Amino acid sequence: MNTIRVGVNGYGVIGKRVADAVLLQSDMDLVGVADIATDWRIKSAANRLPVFASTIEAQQAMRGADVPAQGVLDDLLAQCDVVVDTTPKDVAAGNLERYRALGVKAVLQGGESHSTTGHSFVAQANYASAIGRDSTRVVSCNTTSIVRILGALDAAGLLLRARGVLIRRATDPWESHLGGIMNTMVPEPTIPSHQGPDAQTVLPGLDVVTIAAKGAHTQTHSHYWTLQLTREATRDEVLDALRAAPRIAFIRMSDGLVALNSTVELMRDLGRPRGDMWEVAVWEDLVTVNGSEAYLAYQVYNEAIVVPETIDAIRALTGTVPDAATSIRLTDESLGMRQDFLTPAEEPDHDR
Ligand SMILES: NC(=O)c1ccc[n+]([C@@H]2O[C@H](COP(=O)([O-])OP(=O)(O)OC[C@H]3O[C@@H](n4cnc5c(N)ncnc54)[C@H](O)[C@@H]3O)[C@@H](O)[C@H]2O)c1
Repeated sequence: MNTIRVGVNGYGVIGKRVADAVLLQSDMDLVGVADIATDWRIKSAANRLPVFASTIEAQQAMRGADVPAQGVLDDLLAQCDVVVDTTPKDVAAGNLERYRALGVKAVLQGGESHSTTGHSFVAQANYASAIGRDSTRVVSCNTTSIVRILGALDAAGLLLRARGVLIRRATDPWESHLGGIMNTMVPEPTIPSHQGPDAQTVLPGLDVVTIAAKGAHTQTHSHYWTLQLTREATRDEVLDALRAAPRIAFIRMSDGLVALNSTVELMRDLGRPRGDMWEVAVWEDLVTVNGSEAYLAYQVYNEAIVVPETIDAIRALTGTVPDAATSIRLTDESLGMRQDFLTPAEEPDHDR
């Protein structure tokens, strides 16, 4: 298998996690990371990774701040097969033509619109259609979770339509001194909120409506769904459909995992890097089926969930791994992803 040379442009919440995940892949090399920041965020990276300045202005600023930049973005791109652009919303869209001109494949993130790349990615749903493309967009954290969960039920032939309420975190923890709401809830100004239609960019057949609001906390997102099934089903059938899909883990209230912060603390106790949870955590004991209606709730660790999808998107664009299942397995094993956090971890079966 060829080694894929990867660069990361934008070393923020998502970029730093993607860079660390790339380092764990035996079929990828991390060439370096680029940013315009000159403070602790990039200084801490420069101690362990090759750092590049994303702009000429940033190069000068890095010199002034004693950040040992190895060059500018074009110097990084010249050494890359794929760039993962994890800059803030709309910046990546402006970079795409530059990547194309240099023949570097690009993975963008959910802040960009679907039309920017014309392809939106969730590995379990549409890995194959990304193979050989010059770019794709890994959908946002909320949308990724929706596609994983509804896609699992759809694949099992169980889902007719889905209506969901999404409670979003106010801001990311690292920047909560700068903004974020307090002591209120803020509904998104339209119904449907954008996440349902966004999920349809990956799974066009989904009958899904989402309503979203921002909550006054920084502890991940949570979603609450009412699902119309295609037929009367048992609770076990719904659980089996979720178990059959990748990147979904069960948590239980009966284990004391009764709130968003409990799961966040569990991830820290498990020694996860940055306390990350890459899986969607479904409350198993809340899954309820009544005839042909099902109800469930799950937690989305917004800072981490798109990281495994991004790793798979890199493989899909380069075509080095032709099938989704193999790429998902490689990624999930490298990160140590789980279907249940409280049972002993299974040893990877390398013959599979
Ligand atoms: N934060 C999340 O929970 C989350 C989840 C899923 C997807 N996303 C998406 O991922 C993308 C990145 O979001 P984030 O939360 O990591 O942002 P962030 O603000 O944490 O990080 C962005 C980084 O890009 C750098 N940057 C700004 N302008 C730049 C430029 N012109 N060139 C190079 N670097 C530049 C910033 O200094 C910062 O380090 C967005 O599309 C966002 O919608 C974010």
